[in-house]
Amino acid sequence: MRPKAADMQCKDCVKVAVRVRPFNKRERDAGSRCIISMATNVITIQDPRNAATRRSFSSDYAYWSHSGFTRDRTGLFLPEEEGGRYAGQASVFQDLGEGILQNALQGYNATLLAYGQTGSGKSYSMVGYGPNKGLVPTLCDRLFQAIKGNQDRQCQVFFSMLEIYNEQVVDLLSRGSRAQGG
Ligand SMILES: Nc1ncnc2c1ncn2[C@@H]1O[C@H](COP(=O)(O)OP(=O)(O)OP(=O)(O)O)[C@@H](O)[C@H]1O
Repeated sequence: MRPKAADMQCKDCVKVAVRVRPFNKRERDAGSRCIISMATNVITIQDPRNAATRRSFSSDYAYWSHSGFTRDRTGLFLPEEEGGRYAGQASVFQDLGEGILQNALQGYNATLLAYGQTGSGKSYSMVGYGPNKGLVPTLCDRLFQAIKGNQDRQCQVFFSMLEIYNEQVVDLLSRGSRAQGG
């Protein structure tokens, strides 16, 4: 049965999300100051040399993962306090992954695109590290669980994962095609 557009999870079907990661060691050692602030989905960048210069923009989702977190014994990042503003992998999945999953189960194609400079947190959000599983493995787990739980239906899954680095396209699922760096 062909899926109908009206059955899709969202009307405009393109969602843009911004995530602010914690400082890395180099940034902490340099005594860096965070120049980003967020109020719901409005993100403001403040020029640290000029208090009067700030730029604001909005996106569909804005995730504050810069501070307000703790790690449990397994290494899982959690909000420091219940209801805290820190956005962990689960809340990102809830907003961005869940709709893709439901659409995929109805036969719709979906694309997840991460954009940002080196070290900005693309791999963390897409794939994750250790117990902090990112969007792709969580989506795959849930997709294959759902397929397993519905044996009446025959499903075919097509999946590709590409990286564009220095204007070169790398197939991340092909052994030996890994680009240098990135
Ligand atoms: N939301 C986050 N919470 C905690 N740590 C994070 C988060 N996002 C990124 N990090 C940490 O920041 C570092 C850089 O992140 P990551 O490797 O995802 O960057 P990247 O954009 O994929 O970099 P590259 O383009 O060089 O591959 C990693 O050590 C990662 O664990």
